[in-house]
Amino acid sequence: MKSYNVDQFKGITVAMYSCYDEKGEVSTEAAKKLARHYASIGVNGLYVGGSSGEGMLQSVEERKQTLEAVMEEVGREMTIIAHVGAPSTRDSVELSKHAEQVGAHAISAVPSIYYRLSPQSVKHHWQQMIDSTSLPFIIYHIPQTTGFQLSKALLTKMAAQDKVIGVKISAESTFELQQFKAAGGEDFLVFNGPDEQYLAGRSIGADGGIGGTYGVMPELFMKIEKCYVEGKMEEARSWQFIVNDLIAELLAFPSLYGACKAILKLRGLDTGEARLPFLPVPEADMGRLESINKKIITYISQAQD
Ligand SMILES: CC(=O)N[C@@H]([C@@H](O)[C@H](O)[C@H](O)CO)[C@@H](O)CC(=O)C(=O)O
Repeated sequence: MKSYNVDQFKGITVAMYSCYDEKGEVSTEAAKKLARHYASIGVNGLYVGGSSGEGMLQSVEERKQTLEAVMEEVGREMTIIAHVGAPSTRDSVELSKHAEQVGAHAISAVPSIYYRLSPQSVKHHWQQMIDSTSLPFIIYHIPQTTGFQLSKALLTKMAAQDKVIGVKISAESTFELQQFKAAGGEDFLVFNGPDEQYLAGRSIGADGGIGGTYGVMPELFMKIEKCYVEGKMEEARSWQFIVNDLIAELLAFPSLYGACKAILKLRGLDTGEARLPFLPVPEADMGRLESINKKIITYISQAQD
């Protein structure tokens, strides 16, 4: 049994989008406003500085500022997971210590990126972060971007440590998800990463999900979760299908992050543009984006009926 309260991490965790001002600088004001919005609709947790949060495109200082803003605003109401992974172990450890100082509930990290690393190097990289704080640690497995294929053997070794409470799996294999859950044991948390497979992931063993597109429609993922918990599988499935059609439309823009941030802006939650190389929504596509936004809003109100 893990000595940490793992239940607080279950359910829906929004992978928060980056928050910038009109000049492209980190905006703590926008981060607070966005975090407050999620708290006000009952989202369980936030994942800060991950893929959707563009942590890899930000300096260590910018990442600290964002996390501090989120902690100040909602740290006492929501479960906050700080993504601290960076290419260098040194920066990752600095971010880990900072996350503990400001009161984050857990840290999480991808393997170091760019270099092709041995499993021993990745293990050592993660271990330095784990040993630098008393916070629980969540592995972030996203091989399509990092190039690192986490093996069941390494996962099992990592999960044997009390501090390693879970893995966020953004790979699309639900088989792998199930195998990692079995390897980690009952109180080892597995988070579904591909939002398109939330229900599939839950059905095969995930304890909850961490996702980027949740950010523009958390209510719909909360609805799927509710239906699933209540055993209403047909209803859960029809909501997942609705969500998937919306995601397919969002994925058709030059950048998913750019499209989601533009939707937030339409709703008065201005988080600035995604940082380059992610492209903004072309002016010519704004009409299409507005109609997707309207569709999402309609579904949200239906989900709440
Ligand atoms: C590659 C990527 O960004 N994957 C997303 C998904 O939420 C993804 O945006 C969604 O499933 C749409 O394909 C998450 O798994 C990543 C995530 O939660 C994060 O932002 O850290």
